Amino acid sequence: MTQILKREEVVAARGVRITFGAVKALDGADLVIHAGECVGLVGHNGAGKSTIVNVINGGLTPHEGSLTYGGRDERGISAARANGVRCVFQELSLCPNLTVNENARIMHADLKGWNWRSRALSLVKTQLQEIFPGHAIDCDSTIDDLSIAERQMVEIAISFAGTDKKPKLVILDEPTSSLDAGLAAQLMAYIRKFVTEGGSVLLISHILGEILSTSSRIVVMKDGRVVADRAAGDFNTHSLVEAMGNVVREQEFSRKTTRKTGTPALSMPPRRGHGLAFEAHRGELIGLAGLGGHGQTEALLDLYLGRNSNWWPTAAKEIAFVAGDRSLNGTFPLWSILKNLSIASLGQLSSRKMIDDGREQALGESWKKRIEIRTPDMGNRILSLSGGNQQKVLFARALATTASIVLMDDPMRGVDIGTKQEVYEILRSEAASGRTFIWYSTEMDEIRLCDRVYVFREGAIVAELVGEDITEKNVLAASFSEGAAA
Ligand SMILES: Nc1ncnc2c1ncn2[C@@H]1O[C@H](COP(=O)(O)OP(=O)(O)OP(=O)(O)O)[C@@H](O)[C@H]1O
Repeated sequence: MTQILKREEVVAARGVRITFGAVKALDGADLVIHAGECVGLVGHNGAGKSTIVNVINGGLTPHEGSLTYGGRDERGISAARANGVRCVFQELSLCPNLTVNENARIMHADLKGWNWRSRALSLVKTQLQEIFPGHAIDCDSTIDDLSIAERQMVEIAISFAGTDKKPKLVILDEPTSSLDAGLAAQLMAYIRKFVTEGGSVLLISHILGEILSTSSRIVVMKDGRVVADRAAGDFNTHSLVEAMGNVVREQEFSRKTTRKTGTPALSMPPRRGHGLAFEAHRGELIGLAGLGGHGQTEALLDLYLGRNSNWWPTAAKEIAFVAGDRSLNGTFPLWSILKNLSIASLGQLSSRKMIDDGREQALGESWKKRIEIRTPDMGNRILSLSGGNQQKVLFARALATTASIVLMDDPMRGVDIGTKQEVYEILRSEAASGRTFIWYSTEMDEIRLCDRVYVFREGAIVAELVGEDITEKNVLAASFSEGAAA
C-alpha cells in the first residue's frame, strides 16, 4: 500500500460535486489513480461511477472540486487525451456505419497520411490478438455487422492501442458485460500485464469476482460518495457487498427436478439441422449457455419472431422479450422512464381504448419500489437513468406484462448485485406460478440458477444439462467438445 502511494499520480479528482437537476450524481467524491495500479470501482446502480468516469475523462466539468492530471490542473476532453487517458464507455461509442479501421482512425487522430487504412487495420489486429488471442473478428467489417461482444472487444483493443506511445490510464466501464467467461478472463489477464508494465486501469464492474482478482485497490461508491478505498486484499465478496450497502443473501433455490412431460410451452427443432431440439415447459427456468455468440441470441429471436421455418408461435403476444442490446433494441430514448416501462402492457392498462393514467402511474411506482429504479420521477427521460437502472426498466417492462413466456437476452447486463438478488427471487416465484423463462446469460452464476440448460455451439444445441449436472465444468466441456450432441 505504501509503495502504491509513492507512485506517480496519473489523475486526481478531489471533492467533486455534480448535480443533474435534483439529483446529486457526485456529492464530494474523491478518486486518485496512480501509475501501475488497477483500481476497481464498484457501487450500486446510480452510485455515480459513470459520472466520475466522465469527470476524469474530461467530458464533465465538476460543479465543485478539483481535477488534476499528473498534478496539473487541466480541463476538458483534449486535456484528458493529451495526458494519456482513454475510456471505454458502458454504452459503446463506436460509429456503427464505419469500418473497424475507420473507427480506429477516429480515436487515433495521428493515424493520417498515406496508407493510414492499412496502418489502422494492423494496429487493431495486433492489439486484438494481444488482448484476445485466437479471436475470430473480421477487422474489415463495418461495426454494424459485429455482435455486441465483438464491438466491445474492438473498442477495448482500440483504446489500449498506441500509435507511438501506449495510454497511461485506460478506464473500462463494465468491459465484460457482453463477454463470455473465456473472453473476460483473457481481458483480466491483459489488464494485469498492462498494469505490471506501468500502465493504470480503472475497472468498473458488477462482477465482483473479476474486481477482486484483478484490482490492486478497490474504491466503493454509494450515493455519489466514496465510502471505502482500500487495498484489494482487504476485501472479500462478503465485505465488498456490505460496503456497497447490500445484504448478502444465500440463494437457496429448489430446482425443478421433474423431467419434461406433456405439451411444451415452446419448442424448436434442431438448429442448423443438427444437435438437439429445444423444449420449454410451463413454469421452467431454462438457461441458454455456451460461449458468447454461438447462436443463443438468434435462437431467442427465432423463438420470439417465429422466423424458424418449421415453427410458429401460436400466440406471439404471449411472449415477452428482454433485448440484449439495450441502446439498439431496448430503450425508446426520447420517452420517459414510465412510458418505456408501460409500453408492453398498454392492453391491460387501457379501458375503452384509452390508457388509464392512474393505472399506468401505479404500475410504474410498484416496479420502481420492487427493483429500486433510482429516479426522483418516473416521468423523467429514460436516458437520465444510469445504465443499470435503464436495464432494470427493460426487465420490468417484460415482467409487468401478462405474457406466460419471457425470453431474456442476457438481461442482467450492468445490474448491481443487490438488484440481481431481488430479480432472481422474482424469477423463481414467477416460475413457480407458471411462467416460463428462457434466459441467455454470459454469467455462470446465473446459469446455475436454471432448472434446465441448453449449451450452444456454432449455432446448434450440443448438450442439455439438468439439475445437479448444471456445472461450469459440464458447460465448458460441451462448449468445446466437437461431438457433444452426437
Ligand atoms: N444526464 C443525466 N441527467 C440526469 N440524471 C443523470 C444523468 N446522468 C446521470 N444521472 C444520474 O446520476 C446518478 C449517477 O449515475 P451514474 O450513471 O454515474 O451511475 P453508475 O454508478 O454509473 O450506475 P450503473 O452501475 O447503473 O452504471 C444517477 O442517479 C443517474 O440517474
